[in-house]
Amino acid sequence: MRLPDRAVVFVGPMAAGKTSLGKRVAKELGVPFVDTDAVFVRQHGQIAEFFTTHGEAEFRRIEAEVIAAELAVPGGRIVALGGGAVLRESTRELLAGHPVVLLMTTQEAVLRTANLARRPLLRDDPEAWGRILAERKPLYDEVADVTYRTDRATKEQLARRVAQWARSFGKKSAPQPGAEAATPPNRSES
Ligand SMILES: Nc1ncnc2c1ncn2[C@@H]1O[C@H](COP(=O)(O)OP(=O)(O)O)[C@@H](O)[C@H]1O
Ligand SMILES: O=C(O)C1=C[C@@H](OP(=O)(O)O)[C@@H](O)[C@H](O)C1
Ligand SMILES: [Mg+2]
Repeated sequence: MRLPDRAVVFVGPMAAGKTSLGKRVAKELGVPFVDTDAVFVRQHGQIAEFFTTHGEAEFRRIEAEVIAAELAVPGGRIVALGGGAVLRESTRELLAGHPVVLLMTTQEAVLRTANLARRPLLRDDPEAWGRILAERKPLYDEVADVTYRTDRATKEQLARRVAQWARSFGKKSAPQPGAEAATPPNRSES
């Protein structure tokens, strides 16, 4: 079993665990970890402030550029996206060429553990989490190769399981023009 020689990408709703689990899986596999929100923050400052000053549309435009640049880097690594990254069609198209892990959780678990202040879409209305998920769920399902629930297992257990999945993946080929991608159906793991 070997790792894919491209980024394994984590997607999913806000506070599902993309950043924290992505970091652990990268460590487990001995590959670099990149969080595209962290790249954004290094270049443009805190996301909540950016939303206030420049608006969500401008955030989405730059976010898509950051993601495209990170996904173009060759080699095995883990890339965690922000929860709304899948809204962009160009990003979804790029994800077709990568193994994609969807992390799911529940609103109850998120409201228990997450730091909401740094998430502008939840700061004033934490209950918006469920509504936003309902809107985006079809997009997550469209891009995902496998789904893990993060409210049912410890980070340690999940990191091992996802790392194992990434090692065994290794085969997904980038889509060829005019050909259908040989994508395995999205599997649901616990
Ligand atoms: N099993 C788990 N897997 C991942 N994160 C978990 C888990 N259980 C609790 N958490 C917590 O949930 C929060 C997820 O935050 P984060 O990793 O920033 O999510 P995201 O990047 O998806 O928004 C963190 O505070 C993390 O410690
Ligand atoms: O879902 C979203 O629209 C967002 C999710 C955030 O990332 P996390 O999913 O890592 O919290 C961050 O990109 C921004 O606050 C917007
Ligand atoms: Mg994150």
